[in-house]
Parts: sequence; C-alpha cells; structure tokens
Amino acid sequence: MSWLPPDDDPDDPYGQFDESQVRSRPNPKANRPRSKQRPAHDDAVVGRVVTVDRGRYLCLVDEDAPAERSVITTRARELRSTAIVTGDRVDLVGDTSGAEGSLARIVRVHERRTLLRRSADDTDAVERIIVANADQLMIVVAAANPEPRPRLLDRYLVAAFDAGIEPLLVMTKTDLADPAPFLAQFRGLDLRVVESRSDDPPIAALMALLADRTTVAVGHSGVGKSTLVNALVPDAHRATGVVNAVTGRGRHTSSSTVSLRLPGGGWIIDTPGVRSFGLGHVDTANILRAFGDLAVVGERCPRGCTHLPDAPDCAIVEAVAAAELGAHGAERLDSLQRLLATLLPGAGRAGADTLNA
Ligand SMILES: Nc1nc2c(ncn2[C@@H]2O[C@H](COP(=O)(O)OP(=O)(O)OP(=O)(O)O)[C@@H](O)[C@H]2O)c(=O)[nH]1
Ligand SMILES: [Zn+2]
Repeated sequence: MSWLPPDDDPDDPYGQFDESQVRSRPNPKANRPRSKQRPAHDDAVVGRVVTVDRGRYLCLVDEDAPAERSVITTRARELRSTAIVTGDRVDLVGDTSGAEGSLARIVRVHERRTLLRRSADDTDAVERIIVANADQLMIVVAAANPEPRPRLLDRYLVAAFDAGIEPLLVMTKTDLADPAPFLAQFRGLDLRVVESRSDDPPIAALMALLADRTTVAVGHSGVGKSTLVNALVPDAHRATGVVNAVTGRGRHTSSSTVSLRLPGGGWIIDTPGVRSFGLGHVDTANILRAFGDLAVVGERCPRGCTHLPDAPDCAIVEAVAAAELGAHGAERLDSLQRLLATLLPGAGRAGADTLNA
C-alpha cells in the first residue's frame, strides 16, 4: 500500500534492529545501554539528534553556545539494537569536532521525556518511534481542499495523547472555507486552534506557541504543511542541505523526519516521510489520562471498563448522565468515546484506509 512506512528501508543497515526487537528481548539489560557503558565514557559530550538517515545521525552539540556544531555520528556497536530517533539526547565520544570527514560515536541514549510512536497499521501491536522528546504535536488540517475529516484528526489526537504531548491544531486554507462547523465537533477537547491562510499566515501567533519548544508537525498530503513550515522557517531549504551532508548522497528520501530550527527559538520537526499513523500499539489508559477531569471519575469504574456508551456501570457515563460534570462534561465524554472507539477492533481498518493518499 502507498502508506507503507518509508523507514522500512532495505538499505538501512539497522532496519532489522528497530525498537520492537529490543522489547521482545529476554535479557532486560539489553534495554539499558546507559548503565552498561557509563564508566568507559566519562568524557562523552551531549548532543541532540536532529536527523536520522541510513545509520547516520546528525547531532547538534553545544547547542546555542559559541562552540555549537553539527556532528555526524554513528551508533556504537553495543547500541546496535537500540532505537535512536530524531529528538533523542545522546552521549557522544570519538571525534566530536564536527570537522569535515569526522565521525563520532553515540554511546548512550538519555531517558526520553516523550515518545511519539506509530504502528504499521492498526492491527499491528509493534510500534516504531517517530520522534523523542517532543513537547507538542502540530496537526495541520485544511478547512477545504482536501476536505477535513474528523476521524483523521481523531487519530492524530490519539497519537498525541498516547505520546503524552500536547496537540495544537492548525486549520489551513481558511480563505477557502469556514472551519467553524468542523471545529464544532472538537469542542469537548479544549484543543488549541490556530487558523491560517497562506495569503496572511498567522506567523506571530504561531511563533508564540512554538517558541522554545520542540514541535512535531504532521498532516495529510496537500493540507499546506510545507507552505506553513516554509513561512515559519524561511531557510528550511538549508536543512535539506544538512541532511545531504549526512548521507553524502544528495538526497534525503529515506529520512522520515527533519529538524528545523525556528528563528524565534525552538524546533519544528517535519515528518515528510511519515504517511501512516497505525495505532495498534496504543493503550486506552493513555487516552483517558489526557482527559484529566474524566480520568479522576474513571477511577471508580469497574476493572476493564471501556467507558463507551454501552459500558456497564461506567462511572464516567453515570456522572455525565447525572449532570455532575457540567454541560461541558457531555461534550468531553463524547470526544473521549470517539477517540476510544478509534481503537476498537474493526474501527481501525476503516480508519487506516482513510490515511491513504
Ligand atoms: N487557498 C489556499 N491554498 C493553500 C494554503 N496553504 C497552502 N495552499 C496550497 O495548497 C497546496 C498544497 O500545499 P503544500 O504546502 O505543498 O501542502 P503539504 O501539506 O506540504 O503537502 P505535501 O507536500 O503533499 O505533503 C499548494 O498548492 C499550496 O499553494 C492556504 O492557506 N490557502
Ligand atoms: Zn468507565
């Protein structure tokens, strides 16, 4: 299918060692590269992975300091089976000068604050990490052309809530259609929304929301994500050059994420290669957690409660029915139930199909 994950690249020498392999390893120590190598690498410097491409990791070292430099790295042999992704903080040894032709080694991956993940499809419980340590998921949806689809936005929201990162909705092409009817369906979410049109892009408003944070941008093809990213990062093209420097191959087709530095501080991570958001790995508890007010009530639910309309003795459903959660409570529950229904067996396939470009 057209939305097969592009990072399953046969050329990627590490493709067979993705994080799913790590998880199923019987030896738990294999998951802990940190303690394993610590004594040997006291001289390591810290870097931020900005781009991953075919076994090479471009890392930024001494970020925002005069000595800031980009360092091309490879992973140490002992990290062969550890996922290293854009946004990871890593310890580097070897030649960390960043001089032309130099190559450093990643010897440790720091603990991650957040993890944006996806599965190949909704029936697949094996997850792949897309980005580590992101603060925000900027979901780009067009008001028209292509027509906005609520189920698709639901899926992005589920991915954000699962990752523990805050969603931010940018409605583009508001010059073509009024987004209000579409947005009305998401009233229960307290979602932050920015409306955008390319003839008058809301740069200041967006910059304020993106400043000093790491934001991952996602969106269906044609919604205007590139237009928006180019407006936010005027020298976005240069980033492509950086990627080329990593691969030395003059292209970046295998890279599924690219980090771009925002002029006002902060980073935007574009995901041109991420075309699917399989949700097979998502735990429904992570979704409920994103609805703090409902989650508190949900603690009184029977074990294994689905919180769906037909769930017997669901404390949340009962509280809403008794108007204990206010007028907004019903909308919140409705939104929660729609997201949870996204994860039901059967709902998934239809959902995944809507992601076809
Ligand atoms: N009317 C209108 N057109 C827009 C707006 N933003 C983008 N477009 C147009 O929509 C088309 C798609 O924009 P892109 O920025 O390439 O969209 P994308 O989301 O990056 O799409 P892919 O490159 O396929 O991932 C282009 O022809 C843009 O000129 C907008 O706010 N209003
Ligand atoms: Zn319940």
